[in-house]
Amino acid sequence: MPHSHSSPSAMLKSGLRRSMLLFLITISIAVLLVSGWTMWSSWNRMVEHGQMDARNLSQSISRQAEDTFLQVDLTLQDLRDRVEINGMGSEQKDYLQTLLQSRKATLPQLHGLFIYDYKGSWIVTSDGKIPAQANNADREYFKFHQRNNDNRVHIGKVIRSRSTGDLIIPVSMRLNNPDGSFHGVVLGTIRIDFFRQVYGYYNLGDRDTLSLLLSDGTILYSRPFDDSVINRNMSQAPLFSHLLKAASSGTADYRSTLDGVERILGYTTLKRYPLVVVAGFDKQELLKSWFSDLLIYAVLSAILLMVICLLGYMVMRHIRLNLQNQIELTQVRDQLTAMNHTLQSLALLDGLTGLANRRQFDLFLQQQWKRAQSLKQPISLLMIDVDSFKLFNDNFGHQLGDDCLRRIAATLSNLAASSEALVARYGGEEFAIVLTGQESRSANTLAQKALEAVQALAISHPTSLSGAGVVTLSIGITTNSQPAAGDSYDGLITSADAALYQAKNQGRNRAVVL
Ligand SMILES: Nc1nc2c(ncn2[C@@H]2O[C@H](COP(=O)(O)OP(=O)(O)OP(=O)(O)O)[C@@H](O)[C@H]2O)c(=O)[nH]1
Repeated sequence: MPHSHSSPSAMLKSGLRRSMLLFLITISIAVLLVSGWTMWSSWNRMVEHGQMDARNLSQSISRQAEDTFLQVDLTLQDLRDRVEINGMGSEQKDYLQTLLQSRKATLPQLHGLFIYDYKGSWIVTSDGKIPAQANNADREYFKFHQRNNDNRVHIGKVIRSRSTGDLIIPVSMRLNNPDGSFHGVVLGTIRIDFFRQVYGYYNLGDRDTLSLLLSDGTILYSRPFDDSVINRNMSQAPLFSHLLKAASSGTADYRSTLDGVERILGYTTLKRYPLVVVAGFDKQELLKSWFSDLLIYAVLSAILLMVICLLGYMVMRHIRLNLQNQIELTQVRDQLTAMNHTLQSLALLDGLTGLANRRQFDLFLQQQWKRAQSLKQPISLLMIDVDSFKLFNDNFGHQLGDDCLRRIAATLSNLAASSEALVARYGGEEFAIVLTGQESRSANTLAQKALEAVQALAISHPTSLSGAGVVTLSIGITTNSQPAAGDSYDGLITSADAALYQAKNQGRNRAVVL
């Protein structure tokens, strides 16, 4: 129905739909925000844990590195003290060799122990072999001790052993003559393979790193990279360019210059030695494990969102159907009411004249009779009959007969309009007027007016037995000035009929009161 778009129900419907939609959008945004916030904070927690783990790991391997170098340091100190007391002449060589051999055997990190004289010549080695013409005066550590009268241990960059070809870290100490002049060097070499092995024990991801560096940024060993990164200088990396200048240990988060992988780093500087250890966790791997942890949560959130939307859709559908039903019911009700009105009027009105029909007349008379009884008021009835109407029909035909009845009906209706009266078509060419609350005089007056008004219509009727030449009425009047309780109104009708009969008999076109 076109008017339903602007009806209150339709407005209510669109209002409800809008509220429901707003509710759904709000809930969806809330679920997304809560999920987003939860995921974001869980990622931050994951990164924090990663940083803590990296730092703890770097501290743990720094202690291990410290122990590794301290053991070699103490061994070298002991050897230095013995050489400085007993010298390294040919009579000492056997003793020193045995000593070096047994010391090496106790320390798994050691590749070898060596003693060189002030010219760099090999004096004693832990494995007893001395290559012909061997001279280590060209080594960086030898030159260092030659130049620096310092009794502390020196840790050099990674070199390849001249005795075995292995990659080694040289740890060395200067030997002095009693006068303090340079006497030679005692050297302990640590196998890179030792760190490879130790760092291999840690259960780490493929791209997680563990690195040992000199504090000038030189890589000594770094897993999982191959040996080509050894001795590479990292002094330009943020760790050495500023982080280590600010604190001896900490965490950082940056992209490696070695392989471009972003890592969470934990770093620690060793207390006794110029060394730095770094543990790095692959951030992408962390992201993956965070994501797999959160996957179930994300799936559940998505399901929750879908369920909310589905429920919302169902509720909206329900509301729509409900309102649709209501609208349809209202329409049906309106139609029924309209039909009832039509039926009612059809049931109570006369189709030809539009006056009250016989049924309404009966109902009205019954009702007014009771009212008059209880209020002790007068009630009058006028029975009206068109004179010689059969002849009128015979002369002019039924259609004009109908017109005539309609005009008489309209005239009677106009006359009664001012008084509390009901004008009805009693049947055929007979009319009736019920008049309540008025004396019989009023009924007579009304009857006289009706006689005059219909005659004044001047509807030609030359054959009428009234002799008026026009259509006239005969009226029977009766009035019951105070109907007694228990009386029936049938008496009123009988009496009015009798009066009408008399009016006809007395020559028509008149009113008779009984
Ligand atoms: N045109 C028309 N005629 C009607 C209608 N209802 C009744 N009549 C006619 O009214 C006439 C009534 O005739 P009668 O009852 O013999 O009485 P009358 O001819 O009026 O004679 P009196 O009553 O004695 O004056 C009949 O011929 C009916 O056919 C109607 O609705 N239309």
